Amino acid sequence: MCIELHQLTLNQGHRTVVQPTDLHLHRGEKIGLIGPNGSGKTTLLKAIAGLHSPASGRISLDCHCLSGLAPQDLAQQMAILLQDQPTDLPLSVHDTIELAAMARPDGRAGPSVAELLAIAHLTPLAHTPVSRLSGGERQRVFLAQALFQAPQILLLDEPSNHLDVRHQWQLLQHCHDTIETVIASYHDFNLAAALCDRLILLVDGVIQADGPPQQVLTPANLKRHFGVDSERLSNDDDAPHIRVLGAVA
Ligand SMILES: Nc1ncnc2c1ncn2[C@@H]1O[C@H](COP(=O)(O)OP(=O)(O)OP(=O)(O)O)[C@@H](O)[C@H]1O
Repeated sequence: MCIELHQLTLNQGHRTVVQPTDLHLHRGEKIGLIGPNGSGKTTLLKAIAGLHSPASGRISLDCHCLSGLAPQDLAQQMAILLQDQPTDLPLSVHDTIELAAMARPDGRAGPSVAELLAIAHLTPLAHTPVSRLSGGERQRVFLAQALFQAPQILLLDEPSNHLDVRHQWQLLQHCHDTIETVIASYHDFNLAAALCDRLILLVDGVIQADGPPQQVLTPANLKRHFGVDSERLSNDDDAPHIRVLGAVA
């Protein structure tokens, strides 16, 4: 499986927010999308999920043009966790997770609702309406729902939102360990470096860097594109640890 972007251009209203982009995303990769606010990460993730139509260019999945795939066929391959989840769902935690059964291909092995409730530490809340949960608890429900879909490709838009530090590391590590291909946007450089083998730095809709974390998370890139001074606390080739010293004066 391979996702290919061919001269993909994405608009929001009349404004182009992702400039013509070519990109190959391969089976098995754990990809982190990083970039300042408004750089186009959400728009790009939604386009890959078939939720945002290209202004021009195209996206293909295993050589099939995404726009030609039926929504249910797409849902059988990928799940997406969006930033804005409904807060007023009249469903219980258990039933919200189970909703994803509709998108899970018949016969595909995957975790049970009970297993996911345990993994996300939601078992005591199984029968609580989602509308009565805290922001972090709700985020765990929708992560569990995406995992229940048992997708080959998992798209996550700022999945660490609202999660306490334990759940950021434990649940996101679980996603990266159990799903074949993960493409996720992150604002936390160290989480992205630890979880991903490839980082794509998007700035004003243009890819400015693409490679292993140690190549992308350089003090020069962080200064130029995020406006912060930083230093590396370790030179671990797999997962550089970044200390942000402050905003550039
Ligand atoms: N519904 C919309 N209508 C008009 N413009 C929009 C809409 N959604 C997003 N935009 C604009 O598109 C640009 C890209 O937004 P996008 O949400 O993709 O960025 P992002 O990198 O995910 O940002 P963040 O890190 O803040 O979540 C921004 O300038 C934003 O203001």
